[in-house]
Amino acid sequence: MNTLATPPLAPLLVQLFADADVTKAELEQRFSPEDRDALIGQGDYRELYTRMKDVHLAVSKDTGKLLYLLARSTGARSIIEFGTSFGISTLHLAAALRDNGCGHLISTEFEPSKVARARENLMAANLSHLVEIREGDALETLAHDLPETIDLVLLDGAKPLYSRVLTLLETNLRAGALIIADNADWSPDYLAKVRSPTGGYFSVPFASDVELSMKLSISGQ
Ligand SMILES: C[S@@+](CC[C@H](N)C(=O)[O-])C[C@H]1O[C@@H](n2cnc3c(N)ncnc32)[C@H](O)[C@@H]1O
Repeated sequence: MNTLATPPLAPLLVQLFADADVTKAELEQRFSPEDRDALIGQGDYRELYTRMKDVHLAVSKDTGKLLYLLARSTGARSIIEFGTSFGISTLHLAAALRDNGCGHLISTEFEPSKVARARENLMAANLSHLVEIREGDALETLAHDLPETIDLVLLDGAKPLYSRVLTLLETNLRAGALIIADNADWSPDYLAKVRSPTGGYFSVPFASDVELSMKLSISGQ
């Protein structure tokens, strides 16, 4: 048995994904072309996400399982997440840390009401001791006090910032570290960076709109 498949986390995730389906359906009805532009970088993403503070915008169920699987199979102990929202992806990653024996996850979110909800969910799942949520803009919260070594990164915040956030973390990524970027098709400069043959990553598009990348060693292996 694993933490993901047992109470209290299993029933909590069923409830959270059901809630996420409801808020997603509501969002689709009021999502304008301007909102899409903001998401891909031609508008005010901060204003957009503030307007969407009641929407989960969560990873899919399969992507959640993929996060757990990748963190388990690599024995990750040190994880960074950009974009906490209500904590659905955070719960999957924290479950993997727990099942790996221990570890630390730093997640960041600029919407205070979402930070509060994510903390409640982590408490309910008995996983809060593994997670530090830094409230504020990732460009500031992830610019200091990072773990010496990072094993795994989830990028799931504002798409135009993926490349800049990865740059903040870059020197602390161990060779072989995994970077999972959700909805990466909305971040062309990020894709150019991780797919460049000389960029220091090995990268592949994976599942539905996920880019899975691995940090190479200095020698390029
Ligand atoms: C797609 S949602 C994250 C969903 C979450 N990973 C999950 O699966 O439940 C993106 C979140 O990132 C937050 N966000 C966007 N840009 C941010 C930034 N620059 N700094 C901190 N949080 C940000 C938004 O408020 C939003 O809650």
